[in-house]
Amino acid sequence: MPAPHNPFKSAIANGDLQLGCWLGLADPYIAEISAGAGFDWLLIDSEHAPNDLRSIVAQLQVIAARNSHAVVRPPIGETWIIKQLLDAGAQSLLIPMVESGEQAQELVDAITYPPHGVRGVGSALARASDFAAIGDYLTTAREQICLLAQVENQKGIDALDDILAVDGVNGVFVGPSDLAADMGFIGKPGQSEVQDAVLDAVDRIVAAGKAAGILTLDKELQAECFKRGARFIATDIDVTLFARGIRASCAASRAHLTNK
Ligand SMILES: O=C(O)C(=O)C[C@H](O)[C@@H](O)CO
Repeated sequence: MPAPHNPFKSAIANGDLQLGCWLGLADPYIAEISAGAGFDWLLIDSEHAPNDLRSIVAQLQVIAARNSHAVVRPPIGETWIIKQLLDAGAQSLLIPMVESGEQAQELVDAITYPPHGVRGVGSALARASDFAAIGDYLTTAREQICLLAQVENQKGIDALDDILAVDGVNGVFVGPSDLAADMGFIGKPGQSEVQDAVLDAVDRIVAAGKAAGILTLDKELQAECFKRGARFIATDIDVTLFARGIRASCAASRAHLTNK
């Protein structure tokens, strides 16, 4: 029996839109609710959210039971973290701060078993192999792993062609927030210079035949990126949805009861 099919990897390779939501509340309840909301993919963030391996596993488990696909972002693209996430059952990884072709190749090596890569062999213990129930996991897993590189500073933009040239990088995600900061516009991802850089990167990623992705709440930027061929587009953040919603609801209730 082979490793589970990765529908997200297939979809972005086919140029099908994959609509995503960022999960930063780091809770399986939120992951379960979000997985039933209709998103094609959910980003479990352990770079900017208080996720650890156990909380990531709990979210992987609930998402697996729904018709959505989990993409996991580690805090950094180090081999040992990637090994743990893959064994935990993550099949799609979004690696932050990729700045060179060499770094991208190291990431490909980290998701690949020897002799062509350096991923440690632990499938006998791993959720990824259904705890060794998937007999052909070791020889079929690599094909179902989706590696997404994040380009989100000037170094990454300058090295984008080298990153795109690395076989095994399935897609490149452009990070507007960090790119804005590195361009000198911290907190202003909507700055025209940043938007131009983002859209130019999307054009280059698409032209290279790789999947382009982004997270933005800006509806116009979402539409422009989709128009230019971006296909894994995260349009919502659970933290933002909840925080804005609960604050607005509280204010409305207080106004309603006190006529203010
Ligand atoms: O740089 C970006 O934009 C991203 O990588 C997404 C952010 O990390 C996310 O936390 C939203 O601001």
